[in-house]
Amino acid sequence: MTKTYQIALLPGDGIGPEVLQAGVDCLKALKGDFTFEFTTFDWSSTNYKQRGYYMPADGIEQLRRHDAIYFGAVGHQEVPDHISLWGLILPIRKELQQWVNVRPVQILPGTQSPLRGVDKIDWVIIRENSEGEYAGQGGRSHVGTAYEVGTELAIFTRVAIERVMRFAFDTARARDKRLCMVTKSNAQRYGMVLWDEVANAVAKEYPDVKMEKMLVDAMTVRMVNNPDSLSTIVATNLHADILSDLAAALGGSIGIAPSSNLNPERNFPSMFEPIHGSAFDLVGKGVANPIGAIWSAVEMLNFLGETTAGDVLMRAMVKVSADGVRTRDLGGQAGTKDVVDAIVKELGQLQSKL
Ligand SMILES: NC(=O)c1ccc[n+]([C@@H]2O[C@H](COP(=O)([O-])OP(=O)(O)OC[C@H]3O[C@@H](n4cnc5c(N)ncnc54)[C@H](O)[C@@H]3O)[C@@H](O)[C@H]2O)c1
Ligand SMILES: O=C(O)C[C@@H](O)C(=O)O
Ligand SMILES: [K+]
Ligand SMILES: [Mn+2]
Repeated sequence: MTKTYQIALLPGDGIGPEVLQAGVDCLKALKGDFTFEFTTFDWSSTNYKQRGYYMPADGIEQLRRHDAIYFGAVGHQEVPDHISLWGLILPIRKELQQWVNVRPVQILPGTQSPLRGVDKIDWVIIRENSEGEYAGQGGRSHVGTAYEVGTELAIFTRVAIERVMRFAFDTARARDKRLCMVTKSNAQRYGMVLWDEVANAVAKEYPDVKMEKMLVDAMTVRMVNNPDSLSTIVATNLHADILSDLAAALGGSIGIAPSSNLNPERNFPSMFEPIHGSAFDLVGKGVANPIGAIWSAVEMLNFLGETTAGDVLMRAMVKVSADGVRTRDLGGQAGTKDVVDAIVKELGQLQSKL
């Protein structure tokens, strides 16, 4: 029986709509025993400026009815970044219990890392996605006075650390059984120490996985100097946010990196998006790299259980990259649409052989 997936599209701002369209074009070119019903939500910063809100009051309820959410980017030069982030992406991640964010990075065939002599990177960064530095607690007092105070409270709970550690160990176990746990428990002596303790306790359940600990500052050095010594990486919300941009750049470009905001229990839809933002400098030029968004669509297919389709789309994407169809950020000349057209053409060929 043909399965129909309800996909919520949130193009958002900047290059978000351009790269999301690229991904949708690829999804529409897939053949299989499934169809997609796409519903677009116009919850952008432009509309926020007119309406005064990003999501309507029942926005989360509307999203809940879908099998997955496919997201572009949020952020606008005329809206403070904390308003846009906390108006759209962060409430979705939190309210839909998308407590882990999976961010793979690889050097694609036909592309180059900026690292001299490095031709292989194969990392999966597991980002805690519900709390930590993004807990959203804090405040301001004595606003506008010389005595003004701002607090930003990081919160670490045993429940959230334990589940993300188990997820990371399971991921490492399914790969090459190497897990690097990133921390800052030298300077931060409460939450980060709890983070380490829970990691060590969970490690006991996975004797076959080799876990090592890295302080986040030294981790940046190791990622640059010895990338092959790393495989699966687990880090806090903020640390993993920063490390994943670095990782993507080392893999060739911020424009290639995908992410999956997962609710592993599947009580709520998960959300798939490139890790990059609105890229104000590229908007409307047709040059944004669509690979991060398309790879996110691959991750979405795989999470929905359509792994044959996910595999075919990944193969088409990799082939086009190997063939040298590259956007400017990867040193090429191709536009967004050139990459999509090449992938759609490749999909046609791959699927005719199935
Ligand atoms: N999840 C999200 O939606 C998300 C993620 C990151 C940033 N943001 C928001 O986006 C806005 C801009 O943020 P920023 O400038 O720090 O980061 P950014 O990722 O938008 O851009 C950083 C740099 O990377 C380049 N880049 C990004 N995506 C690219 C692509 N697909 N192809 C080629 N080059 C690409 C940009 O041109 C820019 O030079 C801010 O409002 C920020 O809050 C949102
Ligand atoms: O989570 C964030 O900080 C927003 C953005 O930088 C991201 O990586 O999605
Ligand atoms: K994004
Ligand atoms: Mn980020």
